[in-house]
Amino acid sequence: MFTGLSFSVGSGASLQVTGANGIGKSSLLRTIAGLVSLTEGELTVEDGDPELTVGEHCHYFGHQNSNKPALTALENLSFWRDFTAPMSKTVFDGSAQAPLAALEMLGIGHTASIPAAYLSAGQGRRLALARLIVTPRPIWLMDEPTSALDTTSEAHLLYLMNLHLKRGGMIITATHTELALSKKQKLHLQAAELA
Ligand SMILES: Nc1ncnc2c1ncn2[C@@H]1O[C@H](COP(=O)(O)OP(=O)(O)OP(=O)(O)O)[C@@H](O)[C@H]1O
Repeated sequence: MFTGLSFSVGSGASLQVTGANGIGKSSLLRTIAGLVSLTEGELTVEDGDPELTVGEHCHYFGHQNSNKPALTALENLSFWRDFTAPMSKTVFDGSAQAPLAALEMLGIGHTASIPAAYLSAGQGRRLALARLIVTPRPIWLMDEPTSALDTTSEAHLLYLMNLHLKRGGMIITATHTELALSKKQKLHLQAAELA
């Protein structure tokens, strides 16, 4: 349960959520994504699409890649593009990459016809990241986004994250690593003191 928690993230800004293991960083991201229901309090997207939930404004990049093992890398991305609805341009005017272009941007174009089950840990992580750019959504929720990525992939990821911010997107990330993001705000979670 969160108490005394209040934050806002503006267009083009990132929020880095920090705190000790088990304090609730992932739970907070999962709550914003709508995977955990909110029992108290309120989450809103100002100037968002009133027909959609807060979670439907977000891409959630969690600990699990959620790649479908029997589908090829390209089929995985095509599935996610069709599954995640884009925002109307008045809500968020991000740019969408075609699935193959997205794989190439993430440096895994050569894995397009390989079933996701056979990808390495880092390739699987990159495939999960490619989902963020096949459908434009304004809010990226990213849980430990750099885990399993090599130095080059990490630099590429930071480039994509900063590009998203430059286009007016928002990023909320839970991480123990300092990320070089523009317009960065911090939210540090700590255990409440019991009376
Ligand atoms: N599905 C679940 N069911 C019950 N309790 C859970 C569940 N997921 C997490 N928790 C509990 O909620 C608390 C917060 O977990 P959470 O994963 O949000 O922490 P975290 O800050 O992200 O930790 P870490 O830095 O280790 O990733 C922990 O005590 C954890 O045991």
